[in-house]
Amino acid sequence: MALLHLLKGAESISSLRDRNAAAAMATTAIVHLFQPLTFWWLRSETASDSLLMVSRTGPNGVWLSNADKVGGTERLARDDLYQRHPRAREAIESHRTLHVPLANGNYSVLLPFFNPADKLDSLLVAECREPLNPEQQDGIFCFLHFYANYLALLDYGELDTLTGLHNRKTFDEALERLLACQPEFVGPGEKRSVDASHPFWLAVLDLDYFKRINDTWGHLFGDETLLRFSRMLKETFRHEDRLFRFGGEEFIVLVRAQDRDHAQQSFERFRRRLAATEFPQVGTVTCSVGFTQLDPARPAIDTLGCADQALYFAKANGRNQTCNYEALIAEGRIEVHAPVEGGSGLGFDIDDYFA
Ligand SMILES: Nc1nc2c(ncn2[C@@H]2O[C@H](COP(=O)(O)OP(=O)(O)OP(=O)(O)O)[C@@H](O)[C@H]2O)c(=O)[nH]1
Repeated sequence: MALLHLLKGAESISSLRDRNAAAAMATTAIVHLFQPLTFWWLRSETASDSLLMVSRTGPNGVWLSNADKVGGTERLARDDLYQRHPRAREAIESHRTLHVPLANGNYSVLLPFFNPADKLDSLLVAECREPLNPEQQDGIFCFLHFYANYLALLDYGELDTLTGLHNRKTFDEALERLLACQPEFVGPGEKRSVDASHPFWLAVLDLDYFKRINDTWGHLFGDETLLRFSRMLKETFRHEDRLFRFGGEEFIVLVRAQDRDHAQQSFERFRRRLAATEFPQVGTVTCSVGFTQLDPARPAIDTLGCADQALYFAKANGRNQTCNYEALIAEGRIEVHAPVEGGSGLGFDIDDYFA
């Protein structure tokens, strides 16, 4: 019966494109298989040594990390994990499931799962009344394997092949979700508190004189520059921030910040770091940034248009700077952005729009 439940979970997940819904479904299927008293599901991520807490039991039920919400994810540094579960290191290093007897008669189960390249994919940490039997362990391994393949397929359609950032196709969906900003939760009821008091900010970042890099050094160095730029984005912004390659040498960053100054500081931190970095062969690379506040009352297409208007101003006034749309309006330096008639989606080319 338990295996049938797993199969049903896999069937449901395979029809989904929403990662949060899939993670919720996967959590339910795994938990149903071995009925733990407490449960953590950690997944490793390529860009970080920390582990993403996909889901865990909390005081009010199961909590699900909400990867699509700014501020909705939880990560655990490996050192913290090893401090809280000293045998986790042994389980990972030996590639073995450990059942550690506890003083209360239960077992602490540490189940690592590795991908075909022998890299840690997931670690389950659970307290159970009984050790897992071989059938349960095999069921979990098969399911985690299926889930990893499913995520890889999603990535293939949603990630930019050069930089690994989210591609433009996923951007409008993410923006619509942030504008709607409905917290999503699973399980019997625990709510993760999302700090709704901090607004979202959308920045468009565009490399300066990128054509010159291609023309001088060739497209391979151009591509390498885009790759390094993207890596720096990932390193500089927080895990919760959302990064997209919008197209060509244009990128979008969505952050949550308490006010305009804090948002400006986060974009400026990146811009300054970029300008201070020597790229191999190419030398100094700079970017211009235009940003605006996300306003649920403003259609997504206009939000993007406002940020791009600020970017356009930054480009026309010296480049290598960060400009805020609302500040430029208040200072009378640009006109109020004219809303796009009938435009609710984002199916337009940002460069054509401002040509
Ligand atoms: N190597 C490489 N070049 C790209 C890619 N996508 C777009 N480009 C190039 O990026 C360049 C963008 O040039 P422009 O739009 O003129 O902008 P710019 O030279 O950065 O000038 P400003 O934005 O005004 O500072 C074009 O030469 C494109 O061919 C890519 O994936 N790889």
